[in-house]
Amino acid sequence: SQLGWPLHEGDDFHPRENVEKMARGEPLTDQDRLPWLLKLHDVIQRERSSGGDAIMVCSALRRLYRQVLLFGSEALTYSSDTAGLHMCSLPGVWFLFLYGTYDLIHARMVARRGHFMQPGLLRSQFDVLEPPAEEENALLLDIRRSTDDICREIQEHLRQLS
Ligand SMILES: Nc1ncnc2c1ncn2[C@@H]1O[C@H](COP(=O)(O)OP(=O)(O)OP(=O)(O)O)[C@@H](O)[C@H]1O
Ligand SMILES: O=C(O)[C@H](O)[C@@H](O)[C@H](O)[C@H](O)CO
Repeated sequence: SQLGWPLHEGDDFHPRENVEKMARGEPLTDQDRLPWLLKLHDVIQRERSSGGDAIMVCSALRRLYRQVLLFGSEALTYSSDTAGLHMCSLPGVWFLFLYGTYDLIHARMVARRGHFMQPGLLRSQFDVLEPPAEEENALLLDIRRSTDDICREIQEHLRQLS
């Protein structure tokens, strides 16, 4: 990646049924996403235990999805009680939340060629989006800025943390 870390593209881990569903213009459900999120959790765990830096890019729209990324299936057991509140961050793992308006993201998707994701699905994603809360270890990044700028801010942020 531009940041110099190994990059995992979340989309590469979708089962074929999910990709076909999105290509047909149908939003994924929580059930569709769960096996995919569990796979991403395995990748994150592998990277954590290897001790190096890495980046994973994916739509982690709901708080529960992000908890699954961090804690795997355990997040499902605890999500509804108070323990769920504490399962929102993990040392050494940061969320980078790229935020922008519906109109800007939609315009970029319409201009993008050769991607299975239909711009028509964006509305359903905004409908389920739960922006990360303070306690989730998230850095908020405005997508109106250039990618160079965004990368610089990420590096600066991580420097301050270490
Ligand atoms: N900072 C930016 N400034 C201007 N255009 C951008 C910027 N970042 C991405 N784009 C453009 O927006 C479009 C979508 O970007 P990209 O494919 O990287 O998004 P993505 O988050 O990976 O999307 P998806 O979640 O659908 O995989 C692309 O055409 C890309 O060139
Ligand atoms: O959870 C989801 O609905 C999917 O992961 C989508 O977000 C797409 O895969 C992605 O946006 C296209 O790149």
